[in-house]
Order: sequence, then C-alpha cells, then structure tokens
Amino acid sequence: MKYAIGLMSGTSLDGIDSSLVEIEGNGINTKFKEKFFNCYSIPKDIKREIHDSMDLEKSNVALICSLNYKLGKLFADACIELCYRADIPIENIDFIASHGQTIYHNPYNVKNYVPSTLQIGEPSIIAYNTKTTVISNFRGRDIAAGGQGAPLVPYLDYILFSKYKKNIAIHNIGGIANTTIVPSTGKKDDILAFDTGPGNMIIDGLCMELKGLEYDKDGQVAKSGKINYKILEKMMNHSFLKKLPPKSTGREDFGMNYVRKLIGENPDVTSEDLIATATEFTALTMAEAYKSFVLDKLKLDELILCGGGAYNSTLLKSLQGHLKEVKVSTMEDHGMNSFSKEALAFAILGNECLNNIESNVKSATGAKDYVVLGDITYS
Ligand SMILES: Nc1ncnc2c1ncn2[C@@H]1O[C@H](COP(=O)(O)OP(=O)(O)OP(=O)(O)O)[C@@H](O)[C@H]1O
Ligand SMILES: CC(=O)N[C@H]1[C@@H]2OC[C@@H](O2)[C@@H](O)[C@@H]1O[C@H](C)C(=O)O
Repeated sequence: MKYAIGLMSGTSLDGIDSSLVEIEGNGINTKFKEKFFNCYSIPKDIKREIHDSMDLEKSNVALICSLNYKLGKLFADACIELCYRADIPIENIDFIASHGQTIYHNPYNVKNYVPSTLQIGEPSIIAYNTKTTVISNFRGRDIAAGGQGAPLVPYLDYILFSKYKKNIAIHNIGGIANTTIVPSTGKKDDILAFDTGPGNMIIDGLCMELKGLEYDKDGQVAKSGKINYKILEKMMNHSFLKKLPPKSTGREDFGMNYVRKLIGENPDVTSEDLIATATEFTALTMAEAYKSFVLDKLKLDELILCGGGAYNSTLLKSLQGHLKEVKVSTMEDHGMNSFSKEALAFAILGNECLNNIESNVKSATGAKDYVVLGDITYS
C-alpha cells in the first residue's frame, strides 16, 4: 500500500485540487481509497500571471520561465497544506503526481506549429520542498506517439466503470467539458472520449467581466436571464463543435478572447441574458456531442456528471431537457466527489508510471501506441 498525492490545477484556475489517496496494486486491478481532498487557493497575482502567460499578446518567455518555478513552489505548498489538514506527516507520502498548469495546448498542426502542449510547475522544486518523488509531464509521451495528449482521465474511468458492463458516459464539467464513454464491453479499445467544448469557461468569464463574480453559483444568474436564440445559433457555428473525435480544446478556443468578443458584439444584451445564453450553449454543446458522435453507435444507460459545473442546476436542467431519454446522475450518486476526480486520476496515473505501465487510452487521444505517461523526479 502506498500514499500518493494527486495535484490538478485545471483550466478554471479556481484552485489546486489536491487529493490524498491510498493506492494498492496497478493496472485494471488497482485498488484505491481517497483519504482527503483539499482545494488550495491560487493567489490573485499568480492567477493573473497564469492568464497573461496563456495570452498570446501578453505572454513572454521571461514570464513563463519564472512562473514555472513559482508554480512549483505553490504546488509544494498545496501538498504541505493537504498533509497538515489530513493530519499525515509528509514523510509518509510515497509520491506526488502533479499535472501542472496547462499554459498552452495545440494538438493540431497549425501554420508552423507542430502538435504540442505545455504544462508548467517545476517538478524539481516540488521534490526538493517536499522531499518526495514527483511524477509530472503526463501528456508529452502521448503526443510523441501521435496522440493529442488529452484527455487522460479516461484511464481512471476505465478502471472505475468497465466493471459495470453498461454503456456509461462520464462527463466532466470543468473549464472545458470532456466526456468518456465506457461501453458495456468494458474493453479499453472500445472507449470513446473527447472534449465536447466549453464547460464553465465562458460562463465564468462572463460572470467575471460583467458582474465581478468568480462564477455563477448554482446557475442563479442564468436562471434569472432569458436565452437569446439568435446569439445561440451563431455560437453553435463554432468550428470545434463540427470536428470529429478524437478532439481536445482549451482556453485558446473558449477563453477570455472569446468572452470579450461575445460581450463586444452584443452591447445591447443584458448580463443575465448573455449568461443564460452561454449556459444554454454549454448544455447544448454537451448534448449535441452525444447526438452527433455517440447515440448512433450505442444507447447510453447513464450519464454521470462531475467537475464543478455539476453544481450548476440551470446547466443540468437544460442538459437533461436535451437528453430526455438518458438517466443523468452525478459522481456523488456513485459515492464519489465531483470535484476530486481529476486529482485522483493523476495519482492513479503516477502510480502506473512508477510501475512502468502504459496508461494512455489510444481511442481517446488518437495515439498510435499505448505508452507509459509521466517523467519521474526522484526525492
Ligand atoms: N456551486 C456551483 N455552482 C455553479 N458552478 C460551480 C459551483 N461550484 C463550482 N462551480 C464551477 O466549477 C468550476 C471549477 O470546476 P473544476 O475544479 O472541476 O474545474 P477544473 O478542474 O479547473 O477544469 P478542467 O476540468 O477543465 O481542467 C468553477 O470555476 C465554477 O465555474
Ligand atoms: C491540455 C489540458 O490540460 N486539457 C485538459 C482540459 O481540462 C478538461 C479537458 O481540457 C481535458 O482535455 C484535459 O484535462 C483532463 C484532466 C484530461 O486530460 O482528461
């Protein structure tokens, strides 16, 4: 039995999700128990630097170089706080699996750029400050094998849900929304997984720009507004939605540039109506993804939601309305935590790396080969 910490700083920038996990075994026989979860806040100035380093107009190499080390220290602090809160000495931790902060993700050949992705948060700084072995850089080897380097969580979905022998979709609503469909065959090669488009990213951006709010708590703002169907129709023409899976996206498509353009193009629409429309857009892109790419191949027995957006009731109501024939539930209905799944996934992926076991799902990332994910920085 090992103690591991999984760290995920996702696209929402709401904090560093930190999960303390007890792990035994490996591969499909991995047994694990989540012991403690904490979301470690990211200070406002560092959040600003992350936003700036992702923005092609504001970013520069000096900023990214410094931020890599700053985030390494922040991730180490997140581990120290997690252990303190869980009342476990950090010396008892066998390894830390750190996803890092995605600064840029471009899995396609565009102009002179080759498929690439960048997660930062210097692992040597984490290892030095925690005196613990760190596994990081999980996406690189999948890209090397011709994949998109994302999504990687389908491996955990495979371990968790292949034994159900049902057609189950697990839809994560983080900054970006991504789904994994584990079919009743339970076979890894039959898994379908892809990003469906924005999760909370546009809603959060509008809340921030128009209302000074971090997010639309429980979907209350959206509930008070009216959907503008003309704007919605235009939003649904986004080219990402038409791409065939495997596909992945990020802030490059649906981040602050998108949000500011949406606000700029619709000066006469109220904040509430714009947030209602963005919420409907998010729900519709999720539902349409099943209609276009999944439901013609199989009948879904259940759709399980996770990620912070699972708490947005306006979004959930709309999604259920668009997918009347599917049973919609949340991770909590299955005895798990909607917020901690990605951090947990990286703890499991870190364990596979230490055991030299391949952990990408080829049908999810589009890679040619199964490969071992992650780099090891020993304590
Ligand atoms: N009660 C709530 N009501 C509505 N939305 C919520 C609520 N709680 C959290 N959220 C949303 O969830 C977001 C955080 O979700 P999560 O931590 O799953 O994202 P992430 O891991 O950063 O993203 P990704 O999965 O794209 O990497 C917040 O930014 C907010 O938009
Ligand atoms: C490049 C990157 O960081 N992608 C994230 C992002 O957040 C959600 C979605 O977009 C998914 O593709 C991925 O993260 C999860 C953890 C994954 O790899 O499964």
